[in-house]
Amino acid sequence: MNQLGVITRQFSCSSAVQSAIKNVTVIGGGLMGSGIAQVAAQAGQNVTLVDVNGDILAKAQKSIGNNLGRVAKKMYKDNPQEAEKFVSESMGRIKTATDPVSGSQTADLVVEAIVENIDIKHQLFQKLDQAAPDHTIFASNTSSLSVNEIGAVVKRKDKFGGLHFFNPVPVMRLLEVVRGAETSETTYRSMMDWGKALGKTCITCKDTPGFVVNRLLVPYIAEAIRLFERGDASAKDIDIAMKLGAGYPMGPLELADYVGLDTNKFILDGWHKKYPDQQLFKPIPLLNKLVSEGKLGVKTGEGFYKYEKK
Ligand SMILES: CCCCCCCCCCCCC[C@H](O)CC(=O)SCCNC(=O)CCNC(=O)[C@H](O)C(C)(C)COP(=O)(O)OP(=O)(O)OC[C@H]1O[C@@H](n2cnc3c(N)ncnc32)[C@H](O)[C@@H]1OP(=O)(O)O
Ligand SMILES: NC(=O)c1ccc[n+]([C@@H]2O[C@H](COP(=O)([O-])OP(=O)(O)OC[C@H]3O[C@@H](n4cnc5c(N)ncnc54)[C@H](O)[C@@H]3O)[C@@H](O)[C@H]2O)c1
Repeated sequence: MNQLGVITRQFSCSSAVQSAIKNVTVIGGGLMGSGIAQVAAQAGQNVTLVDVNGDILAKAQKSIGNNLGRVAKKMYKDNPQEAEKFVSESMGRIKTATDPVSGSQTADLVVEAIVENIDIKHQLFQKLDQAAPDHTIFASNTSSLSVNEIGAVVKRKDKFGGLHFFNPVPVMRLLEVVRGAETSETTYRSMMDWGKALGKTCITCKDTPGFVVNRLLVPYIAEAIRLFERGDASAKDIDIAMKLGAGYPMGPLELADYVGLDTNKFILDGWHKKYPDQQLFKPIPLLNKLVSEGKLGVKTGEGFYKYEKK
């Protein structure tokens, strides 16, 4: 920190650098994992994308191809041949696998982006810890769980940290790099350099609930849903209000649908269990109802709004 109390940018990354990490395994090929695999491949890295079955992986590859096309169109607007080359070369760097153990054999870094459930994350990291090379760094993309708690099951605690990306990954420029209690300086710097090599602006956070962005965003979205649930305003008007009155690109209910209402519920339930006296994290009956009806937002075609199925 300098004399004015402003944090210097010594370790913040905002321009491309070389990263020692060349081989990345991304576990979970859903919304986030497919985006993380895409940006790593775009940056020239060898990527292995792992999920539970081939159908999910095929869907992830299709979505990555489409999104690479959007990026390429912007990068090479007057040169369709270069755009096509960029897409096919980036796609060519992504392999897929259904077994996380064999999928991590050559990884310098494993980024976990599976369901927001600590028991399932523990099972995965326990397996990986026994099988991955000693030098491999493990990181979780968790939105709301404690990085220290997720990493409690691995022996390589010095090589464990948090890499919290934002949705949609190819568009959102921020990466929160989370230092756990035992994350080594070398691991932290490798994670920062890797984020920079991907073109992200990195900020450093301690392992506190929601890190920076979600500590502010979760209460905001939760309050918006309560406002709607009470009938104080329509969903559309709440969203218009925050877009035009606060300048946000999406309103809170649109954003909740975009993130996935199941993910919203995992986060809220987890924090309610951990902090039962905190009013902000109390369960929201409307959210529970929508999730129990399978209305998970954009990904299922309905949440607070209806969407055309892709
Ligand atoms: C519900 C109960 C509440 C309980 C409380 C719990 C709440 C918990 C909520 C927190 C969840 C946390 C989740 C996570 O941990 C953290 C997050 O990720 S938070 C989400 C952060 N993201 C945002 O805030 C997104 C905000 N929105 C936007 O920035 C924009 O709307 C958009 C998504 C970029 C879309 O922009 P639009 O203009 O609307 O649409 P376009 O389609 O025209 O896109 C614009 C521009 O972007 C390009 N683009 C879009 N998507 C992609 C992609 N996937 N890949 C590549 N490119 C993409 C598109 O091509 C356009 O380019 P252009 O044509 O302009 O050149
Ligand atoms: N959705 C968001 O906006 C967002 C943003 C930042 C971080 N996150 C976090 O990223 C993680 C993933 O979220 P998402 O929105 O991509 O979820 P998602 O439901 O879209 O995808 C999760 C994927 O993980 C797969 N999976 C589950 N268990 C697995 C296992 N054991 N091995 C391999 N694959 C497995 C599922 O099949 C699914 O394809 C969560 O921890 C979430 O909190 C989400």
